[in-house]
Amino acid sequence: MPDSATERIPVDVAVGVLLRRDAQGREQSFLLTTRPPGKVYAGHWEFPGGKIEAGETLEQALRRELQEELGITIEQVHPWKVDVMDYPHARVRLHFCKVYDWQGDLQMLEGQQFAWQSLPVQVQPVLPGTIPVLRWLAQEQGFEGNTHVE
Ligand SMILES: Nc1nc2c([nH]c(=O)n2[C@H]2C[C@H](O)[C@@H](COP(=O)(O)OP(=O)(O)OP(=O)(O)O)O2)c(=O)[nH]1
Repeated sequence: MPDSATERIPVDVAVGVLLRRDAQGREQSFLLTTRPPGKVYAGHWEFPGGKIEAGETLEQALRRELQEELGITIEQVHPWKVDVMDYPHARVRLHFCKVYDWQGDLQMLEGQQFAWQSLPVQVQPVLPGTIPVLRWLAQEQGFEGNTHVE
């Protein structure tokens, strides 16, 4: 029998790590949103984004998703980390991009909740695919201890 966890073709997903910086340019907080009702892991906290559609670049997909979900027009996209996650529902390849600048006010166009967070993250539950991102941010910031409340 094939090992479905390793042989499933991953779905590519564009994910935005929207960051607010302080006056010295240090990353201060990042945006988490909940997965909307009706989707797998509804109510879990994640970084906004979604699947890359056929013919789209990573950057185009991220621009479209953040426009659709948050009503903002993002400026520069900084590809940052790539991670593969195996869920029962799908195998996903997550392309995490940092975004520092955008135009427009945040609107939760899919009925999500949102929270600007810093480490340790206080909202819960976080999506499993979010946890490695919190670890990378912790490494960059020299943050030690639990990255989120469980
Ligand atoms: N947006 C997002 N998705 C994540 C993160 N971490 C993680 O494992 N995922 C997974 C959950 C989903 O299986 C997949 C994203 O797919 P999705 O269903 O949210 O994408 P979509 O908006 O294009 O959905 P749809 O139109 O097909 O309903 O990636 C994350 O931080 N953000």
